[in-house]
Amino acid sequence: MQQRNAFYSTAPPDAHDRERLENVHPTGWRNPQPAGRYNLVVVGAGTAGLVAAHAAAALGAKVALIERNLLGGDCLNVGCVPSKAIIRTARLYAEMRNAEQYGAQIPGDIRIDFAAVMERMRGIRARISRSDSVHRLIAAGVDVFFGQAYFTGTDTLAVDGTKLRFKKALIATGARPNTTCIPGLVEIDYLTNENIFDLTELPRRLLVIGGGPLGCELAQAFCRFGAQTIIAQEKPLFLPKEERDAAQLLSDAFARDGIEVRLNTKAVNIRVEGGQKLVDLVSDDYSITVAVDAILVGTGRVPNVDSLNLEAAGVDFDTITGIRVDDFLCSSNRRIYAAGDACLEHKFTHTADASARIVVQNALFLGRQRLSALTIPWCTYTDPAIAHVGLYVRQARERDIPVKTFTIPMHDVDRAIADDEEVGFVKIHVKERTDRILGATIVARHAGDMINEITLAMVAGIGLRTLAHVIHAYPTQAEAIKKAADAYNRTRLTPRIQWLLRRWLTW
Ligand SMILES: Cc1cc2nc3c(=O)[nH]c(=O)nc-3n(C[C@H](O)[C@H](O)[C@H](O)COP(=O)(O)OP(=O)(O)OC[C@H]3O[C@@H](n4cnc5c(N)ncnc54)[C@H](O)[C@@H]3O)c2cc1C
Ligand SMILES: NC(=O)c1ccc[n+]([C@@H]2O[C@H](COP(=O)([O-])OP(=O)(O)OC[C@H]3O[C@@H](n4cnc5c(N)ncnc54)[C@H](O)[C@@H]3O)[C@@H](O)[C@H]2O)c1
Repeated sequence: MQQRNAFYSTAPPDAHDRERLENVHPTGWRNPQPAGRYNLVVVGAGTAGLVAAHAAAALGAKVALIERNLLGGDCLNVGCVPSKAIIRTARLYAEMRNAEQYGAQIPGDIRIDFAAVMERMRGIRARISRSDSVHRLIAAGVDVFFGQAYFTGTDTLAVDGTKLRFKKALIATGARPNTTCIPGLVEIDYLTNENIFDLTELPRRLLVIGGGPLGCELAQAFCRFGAQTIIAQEKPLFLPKEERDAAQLLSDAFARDGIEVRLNTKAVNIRVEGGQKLVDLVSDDYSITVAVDAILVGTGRVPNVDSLNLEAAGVDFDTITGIRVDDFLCSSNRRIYAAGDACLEHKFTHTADASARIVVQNALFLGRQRLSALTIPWCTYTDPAIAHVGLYVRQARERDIPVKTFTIPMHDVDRAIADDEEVGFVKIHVKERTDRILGATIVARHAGDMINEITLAMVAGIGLRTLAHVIHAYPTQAEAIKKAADAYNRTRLTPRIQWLLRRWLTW
């Protein structure tokens, strides 16, 4: 029963949302007549589907794209774009409150206009929706169908009573919030990423369940807007995949923000009493009941594999991991591929994009591109942000790869000091006795931008030794990467080389 409640706008869409909807699902849309057998039919028009449809059409393929809801999928409508837009405003409020730290005056009365925050977000979303629009697809020569798609055979599917025939198909149906894990949840009003961006009023007391990227980013933003925020994470640390010291810095930052941090804590039951939501939280050493006005559920995703009638197409799937694909992203039906959240472990927009490009090459042009060949970075846009690429130390050890790590704390980086953004570090792992970069973790205000340099180095086979020769503009926080590379270079100064240098300098 995830429905609208008192917090939501009941008003019709504002001008921003009207612009977005006109781009991503125009009113009065009529599906075209199918144009014979398509080279590629794409199901789902999130990032993966849009990228595949545009790329295939640009290369001359006859393409149909089917979307049951909004073009742009999660990222544009209820994911990356709205979350990053509100995070920016949340950071501004945090900085205003800390103005004195920067030698500035705290503005007298910091009043948070939550409705204005959300309106700005809707404006940004509307603007970005232009690049995902139906008009761009039509201009690219893609046949766009709105409606629920389902397979009717191994090379046919149907939408809105119309049959489409294909040579190749791509399942890019994404994922949705996992809301099955907490007893009582489905009987009450609750928030997920699918409705939280519709809020027009700030909940006074918010419980965020789940300490993955979604829970962490939005808990911090809503706390900074002034909601009394509790975050309950069942694991001992936030972002459990990340390195422990990175996750610890995040816990500390949350506590500084005033978030009530509850680690090792599971939400086990939810009910409504006296108009408030009561949630039982259980940890190893206590159990309590908290009363809140709103609950945001960020407990992971489940792939959209139901309602596709995959059995008729002979496509194997798993309700937890999604469409079963090989390393070439091909399913058990050789005509049908999958990309993005519908099949991938790493559910990010950039992996949806990269996997869609692999499918276009492999499905239409006899390509042999492998998913496993991708080097995938990611970043959680908290403050500080936590970004990672490549192997973690524990993974390298599991593979018997000897690791040496070079760590530069951000408090040793001039620009981080000048910006008062000293929390964090750059940590680069290399294979011992070589400069080959195995992976890196960056905790910094701009970690998401900084990680791209390491990803580039890894993809291009550039070692840490070469990064030491790359001139980094001064002062930038990315200089931390150069400092780590310099630290690596200093290890090359063996006692023998030092002795030789001393001898040389005796003149
Ligand atoms: C709050 C939030 C913040 C995020 N922030 C980031 C971030 O900062 N960076 C990042 O990289 N990633 C982020 N992500 C993840 C990112 O949004 C997803 O990984 C990405 O959108 C996946 O794209 P996709 O194309 O695979 O699926 P989706 O975007 O989910 O698109 C799938 C589409 O398929 C349609 N569909 C499903 N079934 C059918 C059917 N049977 N017929 C027709 N259409 C169908 C759906 O309506 C949907 O539009 C975030 C996610 C959330 C929830
Ligand atoms: N910056 C980004 O790239 C970004 C931001 C937001 C979301 N996303 C994507 O969206 C997806 C969803 O993110 P997510 O954070 O929901 O999923 P997630 O699976 O990463 O994290 C969910 C967390 O919830 C915890 N949990 C589960 N049940 C619980 C319970 N009953 N009580 C307390 N804790 C519980 C789990 O331990 C887990 O750590 C992810 O795939 C992520 O990649 C990405």
